[in-house]
Amino acid sequence: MNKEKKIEVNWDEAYLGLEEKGFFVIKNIFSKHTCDKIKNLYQVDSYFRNKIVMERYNFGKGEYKYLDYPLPKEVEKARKYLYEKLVNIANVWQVKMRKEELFPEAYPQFLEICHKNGQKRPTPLILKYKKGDFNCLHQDLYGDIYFPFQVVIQLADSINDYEGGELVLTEQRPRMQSKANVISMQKGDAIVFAVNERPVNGKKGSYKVKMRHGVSEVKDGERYTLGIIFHDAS
Ligand SMILES: O=C(O)CCC(=O)C(=O)O
Ligand SMILES: [Fe+2]
Repeated sequence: MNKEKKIEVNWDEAYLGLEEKGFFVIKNIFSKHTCDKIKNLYQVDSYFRNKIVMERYNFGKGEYKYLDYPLPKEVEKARKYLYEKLVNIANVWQVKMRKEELFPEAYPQFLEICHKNGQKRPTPLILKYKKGDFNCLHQDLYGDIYFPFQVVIQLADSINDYEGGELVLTEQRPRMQSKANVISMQKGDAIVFAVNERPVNGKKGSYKVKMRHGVSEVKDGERYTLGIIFHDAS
């Protein structure tokens, strides 16, 4: 995380954003230096367990690599810090969505639950998009156990490094047409958003809205992001 200046996250504002819209942008969670460092890891195969060429699976166009354990220390630190800030609101969501299981306060305990249930493979990933690449709308569920939030951190500069390539979040509302949010972020910014469903307060209590995310076509240049998913994969 940003060492040059302490990260200032207004968590009350963040919780409100998650409640109202299902997402929240954190400015400058990584310094430019950390973004470059993580981006440059992409070339070093020993950090990764797997590479996916998106076109092969009709996931879109572009590629990504799943990091292996042990994770780079900045990623490990951010994953734990963010989980432990988000766990309370995650549990509020669980109750609102009438789900029985609640998440433990400490991140190592959550990982232990994933691992005991056969979800042992690390899910943080680095994605690389070139001109013409895109990521189809999807969800990142990797087994029965999933934390309701995930994070994407921008590693490239949206002014100097690439054009297009906006993050798109859609929500499928019951008996209504889907709504889209298009988010542009600067290098070092993070977005927290709902992995699957989010509760919305209605007149007769809360109802569930299904969210998906993707990336619009990159028109020029190269776009890199770091995805932090909290549950591991089976
Ligand atoms: O590149 C992006 O902005 C989206 C990445 C993504 O789909 C993910 O991290 O799960
Ligand atoms: Fe994703």
